[in-house]
Amino acid sequence: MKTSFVLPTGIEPLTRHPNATRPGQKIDLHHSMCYGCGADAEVGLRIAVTAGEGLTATATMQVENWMQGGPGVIHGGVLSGAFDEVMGTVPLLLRRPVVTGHLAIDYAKPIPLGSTVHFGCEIIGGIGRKIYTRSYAHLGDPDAPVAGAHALFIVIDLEQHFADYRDKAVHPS
Ligand SMILES: CCCCCCCC/C=C\CCCCCCCC(=O)SCCNC(=O)CCNC(=O)[C@H](O)C(C)(C)COP(=O)(O)OP(=O)(O)OC[C@H]1O[C@@H](n2cnc3c(N)ncnc32)[C@H](O)[C@@H]1OP(=O)(O)O
Repeated sequence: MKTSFVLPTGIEPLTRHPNATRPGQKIDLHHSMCYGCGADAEVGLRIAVTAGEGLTATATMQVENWMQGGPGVIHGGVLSGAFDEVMGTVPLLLRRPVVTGHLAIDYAKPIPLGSTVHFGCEIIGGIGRKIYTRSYAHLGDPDAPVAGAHALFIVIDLEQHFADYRDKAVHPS
């Protein structure tokens, strides 16, 4: 798939944390009000990410009518959010909390409403606090991707990063 995302030189391999979610199990360490994965979010993508071998994962998302952009197809921003969620979850296999620094999406085919989008994702490696990932999406045939993505995530200190915002957090009612 065509992309203009350029990986820097000097990326080093990273190692799965010994206590990481085991292959085949859902990576489930986030909160229930998250737009990307939360079951209690008022509006959300409700993406479930499953750990794979090594630093890989898979995920699925149902394309619902509210996600419409062009007539009958998913909005590009929704798909972008889905890639952000999937790729942002995989660094949990390193047991390192991250936020997105840079996200690049390659849209190859329209994705119809009513589809199930399947995602594959892997961590490419890292440089210091920077973690590079890639992902692709298909509608059932992994050899026929409909979109791809790359992202740079930055490792954060979770408490410090959200310290000024926690009083605005919403909780399940
Ligand atoms: C949604 C909630 C997420 C919660 C996470 C909880 C833990 C995980 C749990 C469960 C996972 C769930 C899955 C979530 C998935 C969704 C993730 C999102 O959507 S996150 C929201 C969007 N992203 C932001 O809001 C970041 C806003 N930006 C910032 O806060 C800062 O800019 C930050 C932390 C990214 C970097 O700031 P600095 O001051 O700590 O560090 P500096 O020095 O600026 O950057 C570090 C290195 O990264 C490079 N860098 C930073 N941004 C870059 C960019 N856009 N392009 C290229 N390089 C960049 C810099 O050049 C620097 O590189 P050199 O070390 O000098 O080599």
